[in-house]
Amino acid sequence: EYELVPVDFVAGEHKKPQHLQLNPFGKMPGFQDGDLVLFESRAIGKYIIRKYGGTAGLDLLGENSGIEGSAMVDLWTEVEAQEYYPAIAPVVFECIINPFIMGDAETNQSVVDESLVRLRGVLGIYEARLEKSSYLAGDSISFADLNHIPFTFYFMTTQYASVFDEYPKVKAWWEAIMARPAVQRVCKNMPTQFSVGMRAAF
Ligand SMILES: N[C@@H](CCC(=O)N[C@@H](CS)C(=O)NCC(=O)O)C(=O)O
Repeated sequence: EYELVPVDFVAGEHKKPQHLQLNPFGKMPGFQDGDLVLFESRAIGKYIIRKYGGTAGLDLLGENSGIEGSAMVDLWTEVEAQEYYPAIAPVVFECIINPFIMGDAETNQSVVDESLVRLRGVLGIYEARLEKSSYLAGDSISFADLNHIPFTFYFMTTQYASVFDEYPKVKAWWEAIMARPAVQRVCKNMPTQFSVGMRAAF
């Protein structure tokens, strides 16, 4: 059980003292569990798996596969943070987040084009990896795969979604992730229709 607390991004609530107590960098997200306060989404995710993930029957951090198994999860978790996210996020920011937050912000097409070149490079490496295993860290889903969900989900709502069609193994991997009932439950809470009118209600 958890409670999602909305933070009004458009009004800059993420820079105000109440949110800074959760995340001193004034960014989203912030997280609280009893007296424990965390920020950085991947650290939050790991904590939730370690504390509450034991009943799901999954080995998301690869800890049942020895040090080598955990190392593969760590490796692909780093790849997501250091290579994948910086390539895909600018497209999502330019096409969805900035226009939503700033109302009439124009898409900076050169940022999008440069990011798509970078993303294609990353996806080529993923394609080679996913020819060898069903998921990034091995043959079962892991924390590394799950970290790809938020930005890939939103990227797939942009006009550039077809980039993934160029990488059949990556496309199949993404579809397998999205087919999971737990992923569908989470994504149901992720709006895909953004409009200026919605900003007031967000
Ligand atoms: N590495 C951080 C990134 C946090 C981050 O950049 N959050 C963005 C939203 S996706 C944000 O709050 N940006 C507002 C700002 O930088 O002022 C994490 O994964 O939690």
